[in-house]
Amino acid sequence: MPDSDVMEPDGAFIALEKVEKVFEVRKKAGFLKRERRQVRAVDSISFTVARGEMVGYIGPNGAGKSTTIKMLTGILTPSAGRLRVAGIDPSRQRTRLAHRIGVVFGQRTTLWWDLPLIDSYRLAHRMYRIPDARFRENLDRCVELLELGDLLDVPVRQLSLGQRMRGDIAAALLHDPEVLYLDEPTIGLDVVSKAKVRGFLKELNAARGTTVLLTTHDLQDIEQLCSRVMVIDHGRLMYDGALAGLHEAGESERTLVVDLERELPPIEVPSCRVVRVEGPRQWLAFAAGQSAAPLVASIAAEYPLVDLSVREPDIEAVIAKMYAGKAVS
Ligand SMILES: Nc1ncnc2c1ncn2[C@@H]1O[C@H](COP(=O)(O)OP(=O)(O)OP(=O)(O)O)[C@@H](O)[C@H]1O
Repeated sequence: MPDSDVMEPDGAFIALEKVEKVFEVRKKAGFLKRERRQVRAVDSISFTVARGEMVGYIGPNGAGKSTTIKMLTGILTPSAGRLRVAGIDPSRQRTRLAHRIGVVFGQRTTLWWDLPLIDSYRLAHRMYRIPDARFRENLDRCVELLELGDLLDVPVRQLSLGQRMRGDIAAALLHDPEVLYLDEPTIGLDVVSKAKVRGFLKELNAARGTTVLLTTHDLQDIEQLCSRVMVIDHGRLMYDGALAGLHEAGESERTLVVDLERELPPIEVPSCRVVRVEGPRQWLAFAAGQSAAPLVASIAAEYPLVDLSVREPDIEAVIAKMYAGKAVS
């Protein structure tokens, strides 16, 4: 049984306090000379995750995401700060923690390449000492929901990327982990496979309350799965909050698309600007935090309005803007 009573005082399941990771790297600086340099991969990061939360962890390449995940699993030891998962210090009690967490790295597999899929699961059964009935139950559930029935006897090397990914997710869940770290779980998958993986994760979180920390470059993963997102860049936390709030933090704009009865000069109403005109259709940009209602009212009062719609800002653009901004303290 998981010792769920071992928790941070504020009930946080994952807790990081001013966590840092500094790597020492040696760089060639001449014929024989080597220069020592420090890379601050994670720079004083603090956050907490409550049990059952599904949180997105995003950032550009080299931002420090994988380093954070490696510290959370105990593979790497922080250079400074305090880190706890289920009350456990991961680098000190890695084996004990291993029974409570599941990890999926999209770019690498934990499955045995030359063996049928089922053999990797049997190995996990013994390695984690999962009680027989529990193992059966979890395997049956994963096989059904991840559609692995026809694949169990197939050697892993013969599986497609999407099939292998589903196989990897099942392998990470057979021992009932309370938290699942996913590093790029949909990378390289086609639309159908992505939908299957996302659907499964949603179900897992809803039915079992599994805490999920999701690292991805696919923002649709975040939009469809996570109510909260953390943005990291240059090892620092730039944003931690609701996905919707990213728009405001990125000072982004929404667009009002207006269809008029006929072609007219650019609309002139306060607090917005026309960014495009095509025949009777005009595009007006306004601050994302501002309500569209007064804008619509004044356009309707002064112009022959036929139809309109509001477009949300492109999340990619919002995040790109954030990367160029400043970190949160
Ligand atoms: N073992 C290591 N030794 C030296 N530097 C490292 C090591 N691991 C990571 N780094 C450096 O730390 C920084 C953060 O790397 P990390 O892999 O955590 O980024 P990431 O956000 O996961 O990037 P990506 O999206 O490309 O996977 C990078 O500058 C990287 O070069």
